[in-house]
Amino acid sequence: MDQIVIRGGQRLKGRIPISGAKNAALTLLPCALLTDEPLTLRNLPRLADVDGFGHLLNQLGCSTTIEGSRPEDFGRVMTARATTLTSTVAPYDIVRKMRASILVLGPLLARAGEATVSLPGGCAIGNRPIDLHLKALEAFGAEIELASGYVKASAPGGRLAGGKFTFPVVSVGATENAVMAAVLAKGTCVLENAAREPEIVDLCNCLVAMGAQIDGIGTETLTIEGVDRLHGATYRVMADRIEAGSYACAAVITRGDVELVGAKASEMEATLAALREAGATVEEVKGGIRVAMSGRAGPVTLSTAPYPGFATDMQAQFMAMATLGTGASLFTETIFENRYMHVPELARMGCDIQVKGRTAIVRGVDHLIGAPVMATDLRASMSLIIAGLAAEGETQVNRVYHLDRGYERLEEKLQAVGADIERISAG
Ligand SMILES: CC(=O)N[C@H]1[C@@H](OP(=O)(O)OP(=O)(O)OC[C@H]2O[C@@H](n3ccc(=O)[nH]c3=O)[C@H](O)[C@@H]2O)O[C@H](CO)[C@@H](O)[C@@H]1O
Ligand SMILES: C=C(OP(=O)(O)O)C(=O)O
Repeated sequence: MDQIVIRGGQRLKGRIPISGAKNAALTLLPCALLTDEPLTLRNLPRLADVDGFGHLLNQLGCSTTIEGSRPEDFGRVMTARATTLTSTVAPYDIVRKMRASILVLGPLLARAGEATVSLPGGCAIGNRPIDLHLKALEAFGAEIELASGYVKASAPGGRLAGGKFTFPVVSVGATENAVMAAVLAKGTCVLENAAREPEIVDLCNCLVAMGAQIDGIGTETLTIEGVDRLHGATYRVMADRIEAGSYACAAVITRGDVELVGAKASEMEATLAALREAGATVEEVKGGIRVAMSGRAGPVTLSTAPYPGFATDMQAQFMAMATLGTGASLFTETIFENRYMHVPELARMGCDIQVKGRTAIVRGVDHLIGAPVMATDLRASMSLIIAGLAAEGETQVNRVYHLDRGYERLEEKLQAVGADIERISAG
């Protein structure tokens, strides 16, 4: 299995191109199921999860073609076309590898009036139930059965009637599924306490470009007036605010100076505020964001929350950054019950972190020492890369497939700004 090897201590300096957002791509791809016309997505990141989603679409009868992509380019253009659906079943083998596969449930139900999707199960960061996805669809008129590990959903008469659902807790995925189901409903669908993440705004904007009628985009109340059909569209995937934030943490821990090319400050205010709290210089520049740091990071107090709060997907990276900071930083993880899996691995590099339930106290140390490490999820893996970039000696990060789910050509991007990092292929 591939390994990433880092010899720490290089200051990052230069421009880092930010790719299309994984979490936007994974909700824009299933939109192709909603129409018999082609949906072309530009700036689609080259990631294992995006490839996996392409395979799932193919399984359902939706063709996918990549156009005009050169190996040296970041991002791709993909056209997905579901002229006729050949299946409405998302099997266990695919869903278990990629939780976001659950996002075909809403579109299949809307287009075909039925869908059978394997339950995704839990993962390293928590239980991650899908009860809210199902309750929202039921509120819109779906009939749902659970059997043999599968969700079987149908719309009486072939089309959802419409209705209203108030989320008891904010869920990104459930909001996405519900919106995609609602756009072809017979009546009006209202979602209250909906997630407001920029990726949901991206989803809604793409659906509107396809002919959907959605009011309240970017707010916690979404009103969707169902239409009879959607048409094709060409849509550019937004920049990855989590990737950008991750490289910002890498710049701070190495006392570097980087420009995150393509990142949008308005979509990552909480991350930028946290960087400033740590003492970084953060400024919007033409076409991106500059992040620079001259000394050790100061302590931060961060609590994860739904957007516009501080993203849970940034928690591990800030924690890595704080390990070499001054003073004590306090983290509270409120979204996922098991998202401190990076702590024991960071401890192997010499960090001082104490976890108590949902909180973690990080006491900054003077230096970290490279070590062989591995993580069980994507952002935890990135936190080890960040720590490795500043550690003395060599860090070998194993289980690289987690990083390949969410960071497009990570080692190339970091090499280009001065990091001593390489991928050792298992062959
Ligand atoms: C592909 C994608 O976009 N993934 C993101 C998405 O995951 P995902 O959509 O799975 O996360 P949710 O926003 O749904 O989860 C938020 C919380 O709600 C709970 N919950 C969720 C659904 C449900 O039916 N019942 C329920 O109880 C979850 O267990 C969790 O505690 O948002 C998360 C929170 O910002 C991010 O960490 C993930 O990177
Ligand atoms: C948790 C994440 O992704 P997923 O929901 O795809 O597991 C993430 O992007 O950090």
